[in-house]
Amino acid sequence: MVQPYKHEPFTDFSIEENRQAFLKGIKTVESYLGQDYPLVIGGERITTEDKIISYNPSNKEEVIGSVSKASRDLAEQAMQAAVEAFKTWKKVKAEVRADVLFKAATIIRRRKHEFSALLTKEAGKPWKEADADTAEAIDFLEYYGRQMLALKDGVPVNSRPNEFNRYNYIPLGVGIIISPWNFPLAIMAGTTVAAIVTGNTVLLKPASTTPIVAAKFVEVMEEAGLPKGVLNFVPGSGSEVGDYLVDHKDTRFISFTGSRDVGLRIFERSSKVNPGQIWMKRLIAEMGGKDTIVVDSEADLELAAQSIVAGAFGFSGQKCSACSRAVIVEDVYDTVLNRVVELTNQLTVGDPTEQGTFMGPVNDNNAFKKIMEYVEIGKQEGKLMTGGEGDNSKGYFIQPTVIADLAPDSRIMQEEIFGPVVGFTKAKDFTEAIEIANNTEYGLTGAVITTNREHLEQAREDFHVGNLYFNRSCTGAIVGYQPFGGFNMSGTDSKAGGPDYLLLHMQAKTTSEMY
Ligand SMILES: NC(=O)c1ccc[n+]([C@@H]2O[C@H](COP(=O)([O-])OP(=O)(O)OC[C@H]3O[C@@H](n4cnc5c(N)ncnc54)[C@H](O)[C@@H]3O)[C@@H](O)[C@H]2O)c1
Ligand SMILES: N[C@@H](CCC=O)C(=O)O
Repeated sequence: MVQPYKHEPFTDFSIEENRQAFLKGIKTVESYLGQDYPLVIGGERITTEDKIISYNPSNKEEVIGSVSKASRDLAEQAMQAAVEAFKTWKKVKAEVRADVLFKAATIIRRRKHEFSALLTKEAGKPWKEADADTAEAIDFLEYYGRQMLALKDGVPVNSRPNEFNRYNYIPLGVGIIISPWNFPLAIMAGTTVAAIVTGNTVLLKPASTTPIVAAKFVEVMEEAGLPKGVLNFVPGSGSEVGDYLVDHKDTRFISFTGSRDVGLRIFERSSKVNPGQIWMKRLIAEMGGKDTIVVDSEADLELAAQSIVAGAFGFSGQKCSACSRAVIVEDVYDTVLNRVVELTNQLTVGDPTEQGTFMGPVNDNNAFKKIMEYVEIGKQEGKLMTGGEGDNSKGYFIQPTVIADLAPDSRIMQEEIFGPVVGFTKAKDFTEAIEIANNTEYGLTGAVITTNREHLEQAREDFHVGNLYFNRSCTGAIVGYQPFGGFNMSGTDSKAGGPDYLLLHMQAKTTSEMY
């Protein structure tokens, strides 16, 4: 009997034993830095000359490891392995598939601090953020395993005399999993196992800056007993391997998490029916955000400032859910802004392997350059209150940056920056604040800080985001508690970690028998 789902608790690092366990995790990771990882196709390990090298974003001299890089020929080989494995995996009982996930959760839990330490090294995540990423990966495994058990017999439908009707869910086929670097364990693992537990086989193409944690995850799934060919590991270039697999006639569905632009490209390409293709591809696309915290005049202003700082600068603002806009009712604008600046000035920026570091580096030099360009735009469009400096001499560090007095339609208030930059805009009242919050093309997360019940109810109806939070920050959804996904250009609102998510990976079949 499987116990009810509960989310994996976060680690309390003020406890010495936990602190030592994390330090041991760092030592374990350091013992295997620089190793080379193969592609995995039909269970076979394939090493190529062409490599993707993964560097530590805090110290660009440090190589985390390298992975072999799939060419189109190897991607084709992986596709055929997945097509073949689907013939048997789709018939494996749901209980057995779920057990693989439960076992993988146990293995990752056992090696929790090693995985978190790897995220610290490869993705630049501070301890707390890395711990949350690993916990979320465990949650996805535990939650989707249980969801599959709940769905395995379908849903009851009515029958008439002499008739027996059944309504069941069956898998789709081969899925392409394309994951981002910012939750390189949780989102990569969650999207992969949701597809697998529902009876599909997959090709996993991880983000190119964080392939090592994905390679380690593939090893875990093998150790947990996943048969050959169900999960094929094909790191490669988005434009080469990504396009090839998205276009492929045998691709049945694509589960993409990443930027708006790449998501739209996949949306367009996947809608084209290619020669030999006998279905319309299904697309799950979770894309970017431009997320707002609204602060009302009747509000706990300390809570407001703390929520803005946590949402804007946690993991250097590199979350699709990050608070990149603060819209404040004018009576309290100066108070909230000044307190946010004070709190921001207390944050520590540096090497995330140090326990006390609040903010580590940004992802790579491209991210560094893009964010610094936005800082310059911000200086033109508004008033730089604090931060604005970057240093990419050793790693890619940017100071947490607050830009005030922005027009609601300024670029800083409209475009996803994906870095530690938050823009402030003033609203004349709460209704105008919600209008401003809604005036982007995205609709992912948002938060409202108010003590006014009517305003909360107004926001519940009018604030058009997939994940809306009251009197807290707008990041940190928990699997099974706050299903996650957004509206408009934030994607297909798939609600990862929610009760409907697995259904996106299946198709319903009705059978009606007369007797
Ligand atoms: N909504 C969500 O749940 C969610 C979660 C995390 C990140 N994000 C978004 O992801 C973005 C950051 O991640 P990123 O920089 O890795 O995004 P990205 O779009 O640059 O890359 C995402 C993935 O797509 C691949 N890719 C690139 N070109 C491709 C192509 N032509 N065909 C197929 N695959 C291709 C990349 O290699 C990577 O694996 C942000 O916009 C963020 O908001 C959204
Ligand atoms: N699910 C995460 C965000 C994922 C995107 O980057 C959160 O809720 O903060």
